[in-house]
Amino acid sequence: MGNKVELRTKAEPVTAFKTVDGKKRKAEVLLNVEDLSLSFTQYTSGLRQTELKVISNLSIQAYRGEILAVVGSSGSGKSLLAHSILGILPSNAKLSGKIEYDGEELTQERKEALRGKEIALIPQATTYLDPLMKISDQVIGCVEKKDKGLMRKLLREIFQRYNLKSEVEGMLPHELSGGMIRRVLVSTAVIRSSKLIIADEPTPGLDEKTLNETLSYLKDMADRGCAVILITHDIEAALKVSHKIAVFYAGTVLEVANVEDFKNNGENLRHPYTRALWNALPQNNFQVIKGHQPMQDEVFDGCIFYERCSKKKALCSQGIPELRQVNGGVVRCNNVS
Ligand SMILES: Nc1ncnc2c1ncn2[C@@H]1O[C@H](COP(=O)(O)OP(=O)(O)OP(=O)(O)O)[C@@H](O)[C@H]1O
Ligand code: NI
Repeated sequence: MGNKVELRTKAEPVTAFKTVDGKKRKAEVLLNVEDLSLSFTQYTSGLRQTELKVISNLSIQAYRGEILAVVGSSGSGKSLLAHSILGILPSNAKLSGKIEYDGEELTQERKEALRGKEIALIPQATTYLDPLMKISDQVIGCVEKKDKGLMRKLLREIFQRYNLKSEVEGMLPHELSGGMIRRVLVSTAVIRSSKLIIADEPTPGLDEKTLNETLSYLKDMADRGCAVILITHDIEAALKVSHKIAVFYAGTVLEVANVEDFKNNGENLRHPYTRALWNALPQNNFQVIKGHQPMQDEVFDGCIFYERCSKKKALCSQGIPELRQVNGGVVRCNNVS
């Protein structure tokens, strides 16, 4: 991007207060992503190298005991954020900025050590499991021989909780339905005491009952103290269970709003894009705004939402607005105070 603008959020508090059962409790940050940028090195004709920037100065926090929904149009960088946290980016990816987990920097080594254990992915594709390995072995993972018996007992208890019959333990993935596989993946996170759960589009194409069931598992994990990141296109689903909603646009965050801000006509929402998403929902008469998010190679010096914004001022074409804290949320917009 052109102008070099200071984009960091002001020193974020490590803790915030939330009200649980009428009492104020501390919600601790488990994951802190600050000023994350990601680009891919691409080779064009004549071995010319170009950098394709896909995430720019992105900052979010995931709190223990909370669900943070990440919404935004296709290509806005949601999955790449997940892959950056999990350390599964391709080799031509260049990552900069800060990712802290549990108060310490999340280095590539730490990502690899925690992946599938403390940090769990619940992916969209049900092909995530090994097709040739028995479910029970996959869920339990590598454990010492002496601990096997105990783990099997634990597995049985957890499977029961998620309505998976004991026969499932001996089955192969292709014998399970999509819903069962999702429950197996949730069980895996539970048995391995995962603390950060990243669910990437866990609900598309699900009927109402299965959708609610999947959401309730995520809520269950948050109630147990996990920090859950729910990546989804389905804002209505996100609003059912999430505490906060981060709105992504063209590789950055435009707003992180509390779920309560989505009440009524969305008058408490801060960013014009978040309001536009809200107005596009069925209950708000599908009022869609024109245009599309800028492509990665469209360079513009101003606010990335400039083209589509109904509130833009001259100032908005000069420099990217800072991400600021406003009324309990954060927003990247010049017109909000
Ligand atoms: N390996 C790659 N090389 C180059 N560009 C990539 C690569 N992987 C992803 N991208 C681009 O980065 C952008 C963000 O991709 P990402 O998968 O994070 O989007 P998303 O928000 O998860 O979208 P969706 O909602 O469709 O899943 C997209 O434009 C995508 O084309
Ligand atoms: Ni995605």
